[in-house]
Amino acid sequence: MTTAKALTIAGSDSGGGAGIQADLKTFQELKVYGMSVITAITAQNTLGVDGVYPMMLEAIEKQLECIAVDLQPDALKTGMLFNSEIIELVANKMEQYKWKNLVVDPVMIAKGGANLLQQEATESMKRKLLPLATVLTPNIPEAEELTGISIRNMEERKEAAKRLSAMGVNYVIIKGGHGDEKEAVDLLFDGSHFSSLVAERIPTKNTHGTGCTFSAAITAALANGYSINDAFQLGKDFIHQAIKNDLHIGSGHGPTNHWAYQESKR
Ligand SMILES: Nc1ncnc2c1ncn2[C@@H]1O[C@H](COP(=O)(O)OP(=O)(O)OP(=O)(O)O)[C@@H](O)[C@H]1O
Ligand SMILES: Cc1ncc(COP(=O)(O)O)c(N)n1
Repeated sequence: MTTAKALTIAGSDSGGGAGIQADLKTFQELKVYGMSVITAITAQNTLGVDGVYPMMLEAIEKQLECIAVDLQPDALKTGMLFNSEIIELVANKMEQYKWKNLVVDPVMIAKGGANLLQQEATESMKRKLLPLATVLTPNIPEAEELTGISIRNMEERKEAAKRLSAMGVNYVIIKGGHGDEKEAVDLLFDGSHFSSLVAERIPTKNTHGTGCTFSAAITAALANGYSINDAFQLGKDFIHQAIKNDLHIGSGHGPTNHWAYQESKR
């Protein structure tokens, strides 16, 4: 029985709630062997981001090469990529290695407001990375930035999903955490049909790293051979338990509970 392997290509969150730390915790909880390529170091906690230090391109390239020669991922995700140079390096390496099952979480702004993607990098992400993505998981502000349309209702979410699909993404999931509905509604578009997953919106400020955790759970599911619909369901279930079972850590936007899903299965 082979062990599924998943790779996260993302930033480091010293606070442990988002970035590669959230991704590796999620992979582990879903019994997938997790590996990481660090794109940037951030000094952050639940109150916000105090420093962003992008890695040298050579350091990112070497990390990717070491994975490619020995540890082929069954699925992988991108999180914080920060600038065009890093996006283009990652996209070029993805094409060279022919890695499949890429989940792109288009991280742009941290919950506390810090920029995690330089404004000029949006075009590189659209042109170079989105065509390689199996799944794209924007939140509503990220979908607005990538499509240039404002999203105030479900119809506009559907229009944004169609436009993102037309950029070459196989499956688009527009997350509903930033929505104003009574429930947290996530919308999946497969290029022709829409489906959605709905859960109670939990009244909490402790949602640091929810998008990272959600996309990491989907990545782990794809690494384990799940269909996109089953991976979407697993991601939703995982993050819902993670938010619902609050750890009350830190005095700002606290992290989610990465072991809650497995505990809920017992
Ligand atoms: N308060 C909440 N209650 C229930 N589910 C939530 C809540 N907030 C977010 N979610 C769910 O969490 C997942 C991530 O969505 P969200 O919109 O928070 O992503 P995000 O903004 O990219 O997260 P982050 O930027 O913190 O990484 C989605 O499945 C969403 O429905
Ligand atoms: C390294 C890193 N990657 C992603 C996020 C987004 O998480 P959030 O939107 O919850 O701040 C973050 N804060 N830090």
